[in-house]
Amino acid sequence: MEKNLWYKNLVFYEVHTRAFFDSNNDGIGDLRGLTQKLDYLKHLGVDCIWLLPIYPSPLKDDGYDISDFYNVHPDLGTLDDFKTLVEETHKRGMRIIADLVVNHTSDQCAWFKEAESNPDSPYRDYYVWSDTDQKYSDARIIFIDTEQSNWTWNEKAGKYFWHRFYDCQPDLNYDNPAVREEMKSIMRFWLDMGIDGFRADAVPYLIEREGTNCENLPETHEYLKELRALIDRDYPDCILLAEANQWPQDLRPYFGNGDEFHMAFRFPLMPRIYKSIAAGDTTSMINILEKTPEIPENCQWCTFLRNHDELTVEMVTEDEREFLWNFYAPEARMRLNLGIRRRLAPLMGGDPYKIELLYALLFSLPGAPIIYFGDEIGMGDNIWLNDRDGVRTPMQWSAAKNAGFSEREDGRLFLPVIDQGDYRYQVLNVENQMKDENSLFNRLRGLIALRKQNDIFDTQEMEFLFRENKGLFAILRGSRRDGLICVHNLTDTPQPVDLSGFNVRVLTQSANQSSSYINTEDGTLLLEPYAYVWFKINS
Ligand SMILES: OC[C@H]1O[C@H](O[C@H]2O[C@H](CO)[C@@H](O)[C@H](O)[C@H]2O)[C@H](O)[C@@H](O)[C@@H]1O
Ligand SMILES: [Ca+2]
Repeated sequence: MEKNLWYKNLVFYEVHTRAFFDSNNDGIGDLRGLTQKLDYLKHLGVDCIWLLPIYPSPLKDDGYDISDFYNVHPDLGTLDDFKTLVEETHKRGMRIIADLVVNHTSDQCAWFKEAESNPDSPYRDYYVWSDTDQKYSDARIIFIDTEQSNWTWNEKAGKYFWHRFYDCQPDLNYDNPAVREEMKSIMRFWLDMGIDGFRADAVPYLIEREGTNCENLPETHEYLKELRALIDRDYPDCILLAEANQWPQDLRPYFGNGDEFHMAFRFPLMPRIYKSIAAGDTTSMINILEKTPEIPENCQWCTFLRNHDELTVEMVTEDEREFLWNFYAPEARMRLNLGIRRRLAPLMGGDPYKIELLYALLFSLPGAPIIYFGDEIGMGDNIWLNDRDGVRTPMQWSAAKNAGFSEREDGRLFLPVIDQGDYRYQVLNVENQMKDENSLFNRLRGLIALRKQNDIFDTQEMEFLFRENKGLFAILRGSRRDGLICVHNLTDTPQPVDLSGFNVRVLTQSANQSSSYINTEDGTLLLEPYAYVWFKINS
């Protein structure tokens, strides 16, 4: 593989530094703590770490409200700690990317403070102001549970300012050349410290135009291409990963002609994986995969099951949303905005076979998979915490005090550990799972290793098999001569799989597949409920 296409078959890991490991026992995870745990990530098979925002922030949106783009939040450490983290990550042969919050700042950012109080300041035009709150009325509200409008009145300025997220997150004005340059300086600042790229936050919303929904505008793509040009020119081994929660036809343009983003999260697929396993019917998942246009050769999808936000059900039909809500969020508290604030394991009813099945399915698909911290051990959630905090509780390292996350004596952590129920840290923790060869952690680790041994996963090639059986998700990766067949049963009943046309051997299978015996009479495999088998075709 060409040097600068390293991202095509990586395993990513999303880390919330604040929640990962506390090195100085103040109850808050930090950069030094994360550095101490790099060997753990290496052992799991992680290739690239994505850091949630680590910048100074009043934390009204857990760091996505940045008050200083050129520093590290004092809770998390210093710029030197950051440099050490990058160096230590690289020493272990891993990569690291950071969050780039392009769309907005905090209202506590010095730029906004100056902008609101001084009409003559160059920072005034860093933001989007109006005398009325009626402009751009076709733009939807994203945080519908808290925001009534995308405009908020600012007393000091005597004007409304524009914000697509919380009213403490004023949008930057990308019609201003100074803002366009500022974001490039921010990129250079962090890239010069050796990081391998950015996950770019909320990219569809950069520019507003009357009469549009202010998403995915041509002017926005034009600017994003400028950011890519900067990378290609000065940091050619680095990547940009797009967070654009959009329908396939609107998501595809973020790759441009291979000249915009290197990668994009595969948002349209994710909720449909959950729908498929709930309904025991893979139709919606297969349909969306088929509907998604091809992507350029130098680009790659980033596939995922969960992340730090609510499980978004924005980009599904109303019927699909109702189905997902009824199935996965029966209690009102589980819903947030247009989403579900729960982690993977509770969504799967704590069933380790279903969790492993979904990972196998994810790993079988084209794209580089990403694991959300804690999901590799099946951590639980706490829906009673504020906003999305319930899926961001401290990492459960061991049965020791504070889940081994922090030695803070009085137990006052940035968020409480999960210490009740099936997911309590006393039972569910890294230490226990590392000792058990059949744990979710070790099963996942095995799958990751296997994926890395097979170059076929670098490609986009995929053919659906056995489509007449809607309970199966079966794909051929590579050629019928020497490729792989990955078969997953998303139903609660055994499913026959007719392999008579193929000469195959088992590569791996789920722990609940009692045998992978193929009947020699008719070439049929009986796939157990929620089981999977991956085969290698004998060439
Ligand atoms: O910085 C503001 C937010 O940006 C990302 O938001 C995305 O998540 C939203 C759901 O929480 C989703 O509805 C939206 O389409 C996305 O842009 C970021 O991941 C959030 O944590 C952050 O609040
Ligand atoms: Ca700390």
